[in-house]
Amino acid sequence: MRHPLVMGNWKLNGNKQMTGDLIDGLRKALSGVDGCDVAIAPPVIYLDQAKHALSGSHISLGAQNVDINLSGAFTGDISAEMLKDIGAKYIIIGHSERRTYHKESDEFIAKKFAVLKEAGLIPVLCIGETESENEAGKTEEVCARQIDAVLNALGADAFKDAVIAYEPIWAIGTGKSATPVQAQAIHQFIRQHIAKKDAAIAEQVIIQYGGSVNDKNAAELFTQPDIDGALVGGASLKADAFAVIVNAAAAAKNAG
Ligand SMILES: O=C(CO)COP(=O)(O)O
Repeated sequence: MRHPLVMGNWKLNGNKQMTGDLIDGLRKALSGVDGCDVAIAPPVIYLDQAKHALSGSHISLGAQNVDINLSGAFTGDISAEMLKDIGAKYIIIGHSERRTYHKESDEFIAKKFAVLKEAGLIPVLCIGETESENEAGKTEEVCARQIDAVLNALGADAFKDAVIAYEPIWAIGTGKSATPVQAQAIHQFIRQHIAKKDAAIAEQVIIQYGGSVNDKNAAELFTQPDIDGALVGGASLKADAFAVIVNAAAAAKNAG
């Protein structure tokens, strides 16, 4: 059975003080949780501080991006080896904010997936459709295309021990989450799409939901069989709300 993963994506938020305070709060709120993997992805400049603050806890460290190059003349970039060196485990790639603001293509994101696997890190591959694509009935087509970029370049094996986050763009930061039934339908589609290449790989891949997940709607989302935790933005900046979400995932797992 799959272990859910609840991961906080802090995006471009926080400072030294907040990093320390939030991690303190999370350690207290999450000390007894069992049955759910937990990770946080602070801004890269706070990763080292976060790593030390998390030491001895079961909360893993994540990062929000990686470059495709390992070293050399690439000003401003951060390599997979550097993220590994600092102790990060789960690395978000293909977030819609990077696809939009940094013009990252499906193929470019597949290269990031490859460098992370090569370094022994866990890619958290974000996929999802825009509101207009959703209204045009293109959700499955968009998700399949985004997954196929990795499947075609690296094969289904690449998804062993990897994470996919289905994040409909219209649900991110809007307060308008997908309904549990809507999300389940797409999660099932994603799993079946990978199963066409390799059923065993599809069965074990973690598929998180992301997009306005909060302490009120998380429990119902996690009752769905193909929703394996969440990638959380805004609500991951509050220890109490994030802890409610983690506990809901653990409770759903322990009930199922
Ligand atoms: O983009 C997200 C996580 O990566 C979701 O953000 P919100 O939870 O703020 O909607």
